Amino acid sequence: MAAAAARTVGSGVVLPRSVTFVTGNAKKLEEVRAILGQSIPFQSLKLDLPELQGEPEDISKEKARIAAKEVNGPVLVEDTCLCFNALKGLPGPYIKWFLQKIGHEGLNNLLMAYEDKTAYAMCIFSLALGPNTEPMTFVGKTLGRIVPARGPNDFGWDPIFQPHGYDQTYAEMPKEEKNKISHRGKALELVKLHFAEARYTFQTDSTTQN
Ligand SMILES: O=c1[nH]cnc2c1ncn2[C@@H]1O[C@H](COP(=O)(O)OP(=O)(O)O)[C@@H](O)[C@H]1O
Ligand SMILES: [Mg+2]
Repeated sequence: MAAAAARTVGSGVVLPRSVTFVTGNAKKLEEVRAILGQSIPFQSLKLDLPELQGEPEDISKEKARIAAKEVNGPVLVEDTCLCFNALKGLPGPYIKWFLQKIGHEGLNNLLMAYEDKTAYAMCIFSLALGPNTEPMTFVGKTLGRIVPARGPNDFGWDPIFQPHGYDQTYAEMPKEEKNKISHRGKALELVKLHFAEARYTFQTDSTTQN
């Protein structure tokens, strides 16, 4: 079996292969591809990891640990939360189920009793360099408010999230514009920065891959 662990050689960390971005969500993958471009070598793997409970950062880290074991190599995972300030951060990591069960209208209705419609979208990427290494996390947040749905309905809660300073919902914005200011875009900027600083190299020599 190929070496799964990251090694340190000289001043740099050598990863046994390129990073696997694990997600079961095609729309996320599309955005990650568009945002990362050629900056970080990665491949994707469609794997639905268990939906865990708890604090967002812990959920993301645990996902990375599980994924790194499954893949037996370096992985990147992400978890997205939509947090309503009036509800002290809920639905947060549980937004997927809320969206599935009550839809855009139901999510708006949740805030009916409150004047405060502000919310933030949060993306937490976790990078695990191998199965037994502590994952690192990278958080991106975009502030906005929850509005009645506007725009194409092709990605999650995009139609009901209007970022601060914009007249359009995420769904109404051109993709490139969303990616520039989005929770995912911001988190990935930090991931890119980390890769630039860490200067990982990737082991491609088959003779040393066992
Ligand atoms: O940028 C976004 N815009 C709108 N909806 C999103 C965005 N990112 C994630 N979502 C949705 O929010 C929920 C987040 O849940 P989670 O991060 O567990 O997704 P996943 O399990 O599909 O990968 C899902 O319903 C997902 O489709
Ligand atoms: Mg999920």
